[in-house]
Amino acid sequence: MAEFVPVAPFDLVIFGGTGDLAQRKLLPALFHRDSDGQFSDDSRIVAVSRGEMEHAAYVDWVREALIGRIDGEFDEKVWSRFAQRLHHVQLDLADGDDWSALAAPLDAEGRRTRVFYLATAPSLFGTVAGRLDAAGLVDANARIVLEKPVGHDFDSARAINDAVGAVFDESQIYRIDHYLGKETVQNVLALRFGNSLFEPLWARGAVDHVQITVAEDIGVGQRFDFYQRTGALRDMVQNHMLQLLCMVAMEAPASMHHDDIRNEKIKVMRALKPITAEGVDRVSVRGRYTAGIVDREPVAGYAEEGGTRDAPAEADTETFVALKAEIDNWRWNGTPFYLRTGKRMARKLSEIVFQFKPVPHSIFGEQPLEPNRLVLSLQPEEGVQLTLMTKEPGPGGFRMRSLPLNLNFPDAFSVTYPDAYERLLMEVLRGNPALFMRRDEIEAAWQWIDRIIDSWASRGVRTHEYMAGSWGPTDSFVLLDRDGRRWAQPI
Ligand SMILES: NC(=O)C1=CN([C@@H]2O[C@H](COP(=O)(O)OP(=O)(O)OC[C@H]3O[C@@H](n4cnc5c(N)ncnc54)[C@H](OP(=O)(O)O)[C@@H]3O)[C@@H](O)[C@H]2O)C=CC1
Ligand SMILES: O=C1O[C@H](COP(=O)(O)O)[C@@H](O)[C@H](O)[C@H]1O
Repeated sequence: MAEFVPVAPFDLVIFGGTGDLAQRKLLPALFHRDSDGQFSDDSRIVAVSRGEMEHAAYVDWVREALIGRIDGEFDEKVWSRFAQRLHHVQLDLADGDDWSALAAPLDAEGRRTRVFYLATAPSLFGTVAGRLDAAGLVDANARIVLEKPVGHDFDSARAINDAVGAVFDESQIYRIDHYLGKETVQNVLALRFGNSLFEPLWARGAVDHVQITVAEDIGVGQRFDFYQRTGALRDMVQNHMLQLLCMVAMEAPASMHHDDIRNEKIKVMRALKPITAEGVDRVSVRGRYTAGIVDREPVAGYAEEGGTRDAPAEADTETFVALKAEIDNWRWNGTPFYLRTGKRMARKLSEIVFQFKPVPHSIFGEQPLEPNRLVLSLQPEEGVQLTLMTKEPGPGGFRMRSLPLNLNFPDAFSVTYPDAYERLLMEVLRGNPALFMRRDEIEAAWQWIDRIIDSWASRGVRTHEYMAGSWGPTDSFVLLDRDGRRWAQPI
């Protein structure tokens, strides 16, 4: 039975508290934690946005946002407690507005933990930190949460980190990557370092290669303008996929202390072989979806989704990317990590596949033997699967079959899994930054990504079309085929 430990009283200020993220993720996450009794009566949630909103109108808006988004029945008793916490403050963060209205709902005596959650455009991060400081709202116990993306490239990320770092100590800064809040990602630590079985095999000697796939069935939809400026490499690889790669490739941290884990992750990031213009064609593939069928429904292509909106000049934005990443260190030298992510793919699927090497010699004659495979499934199902060669039961010959050993988390544990945002918000309120990215991680990731973007530009690497509902462009299969390998998921 899960135990829900309450957090200390807090004031949580959400800049962008009327936005899509607040509506779909943050407010439902907070409501769930409140319903499990983790918040004190005097804890508050303060939303900031430019729109004029009476208190009652904001409360109604939140209620609408929650109904239908929270798990189970809408509990009116929890709602009346939650509604008491809500405040709305009208401020234009980009303007020189008077910030005194923001101080009003906050505890002036320092009894409550103060958290500033920046669910706004990253271009506002530095300004907001500076204004908070000028308004005297930052003390040693305050924390600031930065939503992704932190910047658009290395230079902008560094400028944001400098501006926020001028006001907040690094220990007070929580840079979110919601993948680090996912149950299976946490379980990578448990699997690797809570069992003696895997660690000796977790290296180039036994592992042929690793595949990390984050496939989505949704398109860019309403976020076309954002995507047009961003693309899949910046949106998904710079953060989520590199974090997954670090979690599975890092050395054993000395403890679960946040800096022990982050110190190991940054070593992986720094050991990533740069993808240069010279080899970019052979180790990367960009794709863009065209119209197709997803989940038996016809869907539009990326270009049609943009409609008549003004598109920036660099219109060849990728909605899919596949990469061959190499880690130049003792453990992984010669063992490639193939990364692939895309929108409008055949189905939603995130998994990490460890493909082990074949046996050195078969005693079973002509019978094909499939090398072992360890699959860490992130979504939609969460679990771990290990395929083993076994003998088919029965008389009359010795027939070999590959069978999976399955650990399916929902079957094994009878608890509801909190959404990643629930876990991450609670970690911020508890003051544990282990599941958040440190400044050096973000900057090292951008350096590696910028190099790829520069290489694409200098070699004029264009996107390849793939049909919505497929597993990506043909070239992404060629990427592995060239190395005599194939993706774990079918074409
Ligand atoms: N939506 C998502 O699923 C995810 C979003 N993110 C990131 O989170 C951030 C917010 O995203 P999202 O919620 O989708 O964006 P939205 O455009 O839906 O919401 C933006 C919010 O910020 C407020 N806002 C914008 N400009 C100002 C300003 N100058 N002063 C005060 N408030 C302002 C808006 O209110 P108003 O217009 O009334 O001022 C609104 O509340 C983005 O950086 C995005 O990349 C990250 C991961 C996932
Ligand atoms: O950060 C982002 O993540 C989502 C995918 O998150 P998931 O938890 O549903 O896997 C992605 O759709 C979005 O483009 C990106 O900004």
